Amino acid sequence: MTTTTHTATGTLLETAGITKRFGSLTAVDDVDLGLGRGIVGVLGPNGAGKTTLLRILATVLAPDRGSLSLLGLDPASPTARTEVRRRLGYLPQSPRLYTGFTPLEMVDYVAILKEHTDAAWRRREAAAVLEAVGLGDRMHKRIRTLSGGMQQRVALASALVGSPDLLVLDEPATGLDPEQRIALRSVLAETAHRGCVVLSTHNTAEVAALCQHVLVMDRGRICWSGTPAALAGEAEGRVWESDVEEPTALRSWLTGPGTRRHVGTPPAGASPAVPTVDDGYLLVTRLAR
Ligand SMILES: Nc1ncnc2c1ncn2[C@@H]1O[C@H](COP(=O)(O)OP(=O)(O)OP(=O)(O)O)[C@@H](O)[C@H]1O
Repeated sequence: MTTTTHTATGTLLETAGITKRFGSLTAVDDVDLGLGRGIVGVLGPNGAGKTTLLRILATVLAPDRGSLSLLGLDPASPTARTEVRRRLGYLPQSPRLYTGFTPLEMVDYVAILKEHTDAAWRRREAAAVLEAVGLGDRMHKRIRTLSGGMQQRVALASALVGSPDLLVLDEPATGLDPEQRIALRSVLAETAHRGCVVLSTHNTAEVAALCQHVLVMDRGRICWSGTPAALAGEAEGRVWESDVEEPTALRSWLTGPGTRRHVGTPPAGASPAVPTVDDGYLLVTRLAR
């Protein structure tokens, strides 16, 4: 399946047939993407290949096969890779922070790695991204004294430094409280005005709130691609609730005391429920198997 989200504004990220194996396991299998400005969410079950795909897009891991173009450059070439990394922000799944540093020192250090040589600019930029993630009043504390959610925001600020044109975020909302999750939406929307944001998440509500486009991965492949509304629409007429188990359901789950929700082929007389992104996701991942 080829996934294209770009409009006249052009493609910022393109992959053709990228594949990554670990021994006999194919973690990413023949993925074709063409992404432009906006926020793309990657959903998929545990082990689907989301992190591996994002690591490839962040130039941390090279694919075994296929080609990759990031911001019009080929990261297989060392010179182009350096240029891409300057313009790319990456939040790994388990960020490693120097906990003896302050947030300001940490973000400044990431800016140095991106070869920003103007120290005064770096300091202003680090302070600005820390303000943007709500850590303006903590930027001089040692990271080890901050809560888990705050440390996650330091990592997020490190990804945002230098106004990247390509932002790759592995489960960015992990550990954030509801207020910070909402604040994250504004920060990402700002990047998405000028560039491409690719994020992985297990939270379908987040996808509906944040993303213009969704990719569903399963066993290394993109098994579905479209808007959040279209993903919910997949379950139109195929989701219903009852008090009993339903043999025609592909998936059923308890939603409250004695109430079950089902996706699949409703039995005669069942009244369809309003579908959600969750329903569509459960249906397409089930159908992909
Ligand atoms: N470095 C590695 N060495 C060997 N196998 C790996 C490695 N990294 C990932 N895998 C395997 O590749 C597959 C895809 O893993 P990946 O972490 O990309 O999935 P994921 O969709 O991000 O999962 P999760 O939702 O649990 O984070 C899994 O079977 C995993 O065990």
